[in-house]
Amino acid sequence: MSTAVDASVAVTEQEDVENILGGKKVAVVFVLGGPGSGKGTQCSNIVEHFGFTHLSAGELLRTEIKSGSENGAMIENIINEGRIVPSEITIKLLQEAMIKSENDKFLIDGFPRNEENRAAFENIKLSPEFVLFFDCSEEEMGRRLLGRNQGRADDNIETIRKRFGVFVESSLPVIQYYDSKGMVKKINAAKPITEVFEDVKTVFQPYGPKATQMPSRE
Ligand SMILES: Nc1ncnc2c1ncn2[C@@H]1O[C@H](COP(=O)(O)OP(=O)(O)O)[C@@H](O)[C@H]1O
Ligand SMILES: Nc1ccn([C@@H]2O[C@H](COP(=O)(O)OP(=O)(O)O)[C@@H](O)[C@H]2O)c(=O)n1
Ligand SMILES: [Mg+2]
Repeated sequence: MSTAVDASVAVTEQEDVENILGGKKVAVVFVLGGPGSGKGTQCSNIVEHFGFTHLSAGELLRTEIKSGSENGAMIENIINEGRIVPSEITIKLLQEAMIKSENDKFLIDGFPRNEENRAAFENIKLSPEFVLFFDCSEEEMGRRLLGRNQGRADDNIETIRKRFGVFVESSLPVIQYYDSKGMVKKINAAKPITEVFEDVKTVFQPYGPKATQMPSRE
């Protein structure tokens, strides 16, 4: 879909941002966009060029299923229905991964996907530097998902429709919320991979591998 951003969403300031986790200062970029918009693909490129660590919320959840965790069956059911896993599970996996990492710059891909996800992130006193939003039509995203071939149980037409519905209903409002705070960098994701990355590079240039700290938002 073409996603006009609604600026009427109420803005509240997060007052207690520390951006400290496991004793280290961290910088986080949220990478958002509909299913199949190219989040994972572009994150790999960003990692290679700009020294971030890529954390895909969906990938962490899929690993949790495979690990035989007590929540595995529940997570699997939710993913297969295209719904969103309770935030306490996802935020815990993200937190653990950031603490375990030696890096301090993270791309968080596919999170927050709803208001509950967003609140969970605020509750651990973190705030993203900015939000990278891949904008793409449903038609193109659907084509990509059906051709993805990664053996994912949720890449079937029925679940894809549900995931699109959840994206419009629950995830877009989160993107609109950050946009109303001036934090969204929107990328036209309908173009070929290399062209999309050219635009992504422009956004990340100030955060190059040589930079030891993220420049401030101002
Ligand atoms: N710009 C693009 N043009 C065409 N195909 C793409 C593009 N970006 C990604 N793809 C392909 O589309 C599929 C979904 O991409 P992926 O990065 O997994 O998206 P997401 O993580 O947003 O679901 C993959 O098969 C990928 O190779
Ligand atoms: N924050 C998140 C991220 C993913 N998920 C689940 O994991 C599924 C796959 O997420 P993903 O990010 O790997 O999917 P893509 O957008 O990459 O296609 C989602 O459809 C949700 O069911 C979630 O519940 N909460
Ligand atoms: Mg992905």
